[in-house]
Amino acid sequence: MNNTVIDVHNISRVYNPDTIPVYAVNNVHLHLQRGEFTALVGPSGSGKTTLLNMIGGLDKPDAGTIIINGMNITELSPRELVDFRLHNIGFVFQSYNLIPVLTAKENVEFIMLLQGKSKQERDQRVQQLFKEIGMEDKLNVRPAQLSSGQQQRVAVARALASKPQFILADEPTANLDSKSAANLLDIMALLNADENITFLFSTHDQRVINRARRVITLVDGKIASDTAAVDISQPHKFETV
Ligand SMILES: Nc1ncnc2c1ncn2[C@@H]1O[C@H](COP(=O)(O)OP(=O)(O)OP(=O)(O)O)[C@@H](O)[C@H]1O
Repeated sequence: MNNTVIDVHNISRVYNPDTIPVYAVNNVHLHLQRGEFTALVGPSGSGKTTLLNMIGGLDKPDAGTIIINGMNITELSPRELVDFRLHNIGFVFQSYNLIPVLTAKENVEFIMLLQGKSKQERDQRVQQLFKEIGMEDKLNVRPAQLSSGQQQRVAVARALASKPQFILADEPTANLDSKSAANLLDIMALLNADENITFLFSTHDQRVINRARRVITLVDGKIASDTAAVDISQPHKFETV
């Protein structure tokens, strides 16, 4: 069985090509296998967000191809991409991006509604996810009544609601205190182990980097190093902190 989930072939993204070109991502080649728990690191401006956005189908490369689970997403129309993202990719952003007028449960349920899932399926998945993020008592609370760490946990549950192939997380702990950041990493690792979800997350936080099984370093839009500590194809298991 082919376990490659993300297959990136020589992609580049150049901003301002006609004035002062910025090679945000420069000829990057990358494979991620199912079950990986991988950190994308590098100095500010090294191209982490640009790369994540292209892998997530939010932006298109100027050159190269991105194959997700056997599908060449660089050939999809904008409409096909929306549908592909909905069924295959979960996103977690630095700023949570929860919908303020919806409850925590409704925020998580929303994407399943778009997917046309039945009420029974939605309820089951919501119960399971809120148990996994340790927030079964916060189902009907709005984001404003939750701490930053709790909001980000809901954002992770929302990203997982549709049972995506993988989760892309852009600086998921950037706005969290160290206890909440550690807690979020515990939850992401638990979900990685329990559901074999592949995680690729960008970070500047050394404590988060220490928890990754593989660390890919970008410098000036190129991969400067790619180190795997252990067998990256196995679900992540480590002591909680
Ligand atoms: N929309 C844009 N237009 C022009 N240049 C851009 C645009 N977005 C990003 N860039 C440039 O592309 C390069 C890579 O930016 P990117 O945001 O991907 O880096 P990053 O590693 O995620 O940075 P940070 O860690 O600060 O979030 C930078 O030089 C940035 O200034």
